[in-house]
Amino acid sequence: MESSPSFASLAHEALVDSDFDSPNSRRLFDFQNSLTCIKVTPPFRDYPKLRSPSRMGLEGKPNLKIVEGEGGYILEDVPHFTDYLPDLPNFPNPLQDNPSYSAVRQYFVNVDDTVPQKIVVQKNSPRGLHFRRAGPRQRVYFESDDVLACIVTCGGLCPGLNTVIRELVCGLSHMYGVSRILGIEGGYRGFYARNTIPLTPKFVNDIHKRGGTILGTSRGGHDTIKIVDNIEDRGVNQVYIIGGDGTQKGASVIFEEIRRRGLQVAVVGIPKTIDNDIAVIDKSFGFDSAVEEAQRAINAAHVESESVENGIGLVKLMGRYSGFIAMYATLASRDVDCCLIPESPFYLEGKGGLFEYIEKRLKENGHMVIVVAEGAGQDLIAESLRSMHNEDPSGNKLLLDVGLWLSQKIKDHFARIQKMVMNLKYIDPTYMIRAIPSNASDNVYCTLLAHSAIHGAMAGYTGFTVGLVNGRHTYIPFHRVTEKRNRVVITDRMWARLLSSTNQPSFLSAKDIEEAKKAEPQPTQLLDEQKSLEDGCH
Ligand SMILES: Nc1ncnc2c1ncn2[C@@H]1O[C@H](COP(=O)(O)OP(=O)(O)OP(=O)(O)O)[C@@H](O)[C@H]1O
Ligand SMILES: O=P(O)(O)OC[C@H]1O[C@](O)(CO)[C@@H](O)[C@@H]1O
Ligand SMILES: [Mg+2]
Repeated sequence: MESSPSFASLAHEALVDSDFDSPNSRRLFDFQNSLTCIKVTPPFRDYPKLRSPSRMGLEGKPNLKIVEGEGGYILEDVPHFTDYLPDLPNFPNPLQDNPSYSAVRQYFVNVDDTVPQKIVVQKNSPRGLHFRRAGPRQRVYFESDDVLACIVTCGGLCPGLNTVIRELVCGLSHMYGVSRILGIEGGYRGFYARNTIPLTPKFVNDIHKRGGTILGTSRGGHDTIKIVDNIEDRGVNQVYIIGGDGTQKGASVIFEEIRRRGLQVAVVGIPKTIDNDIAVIDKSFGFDSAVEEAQRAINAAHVESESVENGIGLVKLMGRYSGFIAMYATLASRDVDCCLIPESPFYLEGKGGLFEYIEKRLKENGHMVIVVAEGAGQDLIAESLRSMHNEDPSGNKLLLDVGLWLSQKIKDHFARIQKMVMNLKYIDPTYMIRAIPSNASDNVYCTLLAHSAIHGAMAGYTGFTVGLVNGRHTYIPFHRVTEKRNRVVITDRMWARLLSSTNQPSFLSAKDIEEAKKAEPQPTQLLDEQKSLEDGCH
């Protein structure tokens, strides 16, 4: 029987074949442009089928590129210039002449390579969802001299921002010979309200040793039309956007406007979030650095609390909606007796409440350390403070200070019961843990993310976020990382590990646990056992 070509091998042949009228190229582009179904005609019986977005619960996203293969294989592909500019020329990748890479056996990734989202499978599991593997391709859609790239950082700070900027500049320059790179100042509004900064390898040489972002950042100020007008007016054709969930939503609408205008401009997101709340990816850059820095605050709280009678060290860490920093900092430290996160409700008074636990712990140990994520207990504070519902310029909820509130509540409790003395020291290192430079492993991670972004843009991909999925670098469509938010799953083993390491009560009734289990997505949807996905709207 005649074997049928795979989608990827057709894609490969089409990519390396600048003759877009070749039968394979034409079939591929027909396939890519057909958004309802693929024509399955002999001899292409095994040709992967395009899956209807409505069958995947993705109505209203008509531009998705979803490819079905054998055994329940699904590739959720990212856009490519040729989806809307089919006649673009392509060129050999200049990396093949780069002496640094000459010894690499297989430097270009195989166009068939994809990465599964779920790697724990059973014998009869369907192969499931895959993302396109990141990396350099044999053919590129830009000549080096024609590239005008720009880089922008948006949202809050995170360790590693400067490393990503540095590696984008150095990677573009050293790997692809790109010499025109602009920094956009002060976040999205910098596109239309500020001057640009020319970036060179010399200029960015040392910046990875500094915290923050040399470009500045901001919240709010996303005006899609003004931004894209500015991109068009300046002749920018590669836009690298570093930021969190809000930033990636902004990048997605910029990409849609660019596609609507038919521009050959690559829009690439590099996900940044100290809270580790971005969906799909294994872990965000800077997270490990932040957890490491949090240890210093926890150590200080421990030393302070140990040194006085019935000492309590209370540390507030970041985590607006997701308590990953608090959870990992607690697990790493081993000195923490109680960790409070937004995902796990708690209460103060009565049996099984926080006050009862604090009294018990002080009696047993003479001191204790509490770590609280800034988003924890917001409902309790709102009840007692009659809060105003404020938002920042990006529409994120402004939180009430749980650290100060909890300190006061604990002090009031001990003053009221008059059973024992208590000394509480409150440490708020929230901004300190994100304003630091990234640690060694985050620096390497940032480098690889930046390189993946560059390879994808040069290869003509656009409208995607780079991200690590099961330890492999991938290209992920924007909507996948913006529609949901990662949260700690309190019915999973990782949270149980934390509870057993601190010995704190779970603060949950049997009914709460049942409800939490029902509310969590099925395990097949999870990337790993520590993450949950929640609707990402603010
Ligand atoms: N839905 C959206 N559409 C377009 N732009 C958006 C959207 N949401 C947020 N933005 C823009 O993205 C930028 C950053 O958003 P935001 O302040 O929420 O930070 P973030 O990227 O989520 O990072 P952080 O992890 O610090 O929260 C802002 O300039 C904001 O205007
Ligand atoms: O004060 P800013 O800069 O708005 O940032 C605070 C927020 O940024 C984050 O670090 C990331 O979203 C949150 O943890 C925190 O609530
Ligand atoms: Mg955000």
